Amino acid sequence: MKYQLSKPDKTINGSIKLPASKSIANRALIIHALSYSPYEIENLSDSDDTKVMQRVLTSNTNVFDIGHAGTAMRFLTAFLAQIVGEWTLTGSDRMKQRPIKILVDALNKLGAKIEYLEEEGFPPLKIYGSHLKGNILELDGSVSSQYISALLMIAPTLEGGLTLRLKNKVTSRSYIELTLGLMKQFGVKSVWKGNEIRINEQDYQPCEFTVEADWSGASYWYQLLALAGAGEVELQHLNLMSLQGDCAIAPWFKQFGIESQATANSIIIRKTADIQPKNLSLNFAENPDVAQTMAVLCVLKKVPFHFTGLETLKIKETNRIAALQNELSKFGAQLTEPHHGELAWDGTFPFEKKEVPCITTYHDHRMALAFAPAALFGTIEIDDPMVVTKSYPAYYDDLKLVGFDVAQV
Ligand SMILES: O=C(O)C1=C[C@@H](OP(=O)(O)O)[C@@H](O)[C@H](O)C1
Ligand SMILES: C=C(OP(=O)(O)O)C(=O)O
Repeated sequence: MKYQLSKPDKTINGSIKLPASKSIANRALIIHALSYSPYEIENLSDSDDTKVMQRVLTSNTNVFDIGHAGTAMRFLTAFLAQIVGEWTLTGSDRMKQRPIKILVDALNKLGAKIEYLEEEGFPPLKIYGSHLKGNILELDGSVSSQYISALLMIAPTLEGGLTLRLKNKVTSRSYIELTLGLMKQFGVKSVWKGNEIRINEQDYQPCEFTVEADWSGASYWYQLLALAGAGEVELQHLNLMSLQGDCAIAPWFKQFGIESQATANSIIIRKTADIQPKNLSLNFAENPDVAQTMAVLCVLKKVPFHFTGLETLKIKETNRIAALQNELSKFGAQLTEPHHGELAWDGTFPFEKKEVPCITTYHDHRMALAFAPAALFGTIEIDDPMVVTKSYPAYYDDLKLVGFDVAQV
């Protein structure tokens, strides 16, 4: 199935209820379970990744298919390893290509027994859960922060607590800070000094909790407004002082004439000037999920760029480096990868631009989310458009609210 998207005029005005952050929700659900909390978590989104986490945590079976949800795969591996029983965790074909050895090795060193059911180092997993003992663990921090977050969340429940010594350049640090920040809200203390994180054995304190709106989802609205001729959008329940690393985009977008104003319950973003940078250098090590947003924006605005810190993009929902190269070539641009973890564009268009580019999404929600705004520059099609349900199920409804035509073709 394909959607055809167009936007007859170039103005965007509206008030949008963003989805709740799946990163916060999936942490809160694990912590909630570990703290035996009697409170409900408020504002859980209906994104696939959050629904699957809820389903597993309330299920009475022991075989779970978590689909495409990286956080669910990694956080549940650690969570189930410390619950007595035999558990099977599997996922989509792509999930079976996303590495998990670093986490499995760490848990096995804590006394867990986790086996691979197919390929060594990858899901599906057979987990024999048991009482785990804390330790000092050395861990490669350069592949995915989700392994670290998974271990940190169970750390207070381990006999003797846990010390993690992180090796190599730590990726997605902001997500580790998010984990520790949420654990703190549930009463758990931690110390992070240099490359070492220490958490003593202690109890989580149940508390009321409401999930914030999603900053990664907000990035598409910043992008839309930067591409639009004029407009103003209220992003409901979004917080400028967020623990989510992706809130770093607010200052980035000033260069594209977008101002962010905090109100009591929302952020209003406004196009105040028709400006753009001559070129753009950005490092995405803290915010890998907004790389697609910025790459599509820059090509459409004809802003040459050099992006770094993209080392992890090849092991996400798809190889996002290759996916961006393929799909932006349909707009005439040739992106290069000067070194591993980099993506660059010299501002030229050596390829012929397709009349109505049809975007392939590669089972990756962020391909559809980041390319849909391109409809402001001419009709586009999106193949397999409902991939967006992974994080932002109401995306097309929200686009319709601000005047997009969305038709099934
Ligand atoms: O912990 C999290 O919620 C996430 C961490 C990041 O992954 P990596 O740590 O694998 O880069 C990010 O890309 C993902 O969307 C969500
Ligand atoms: C990488 C992502 O998710 P995950 O790793 O949790 O599947 C994402 O949402 O962009």
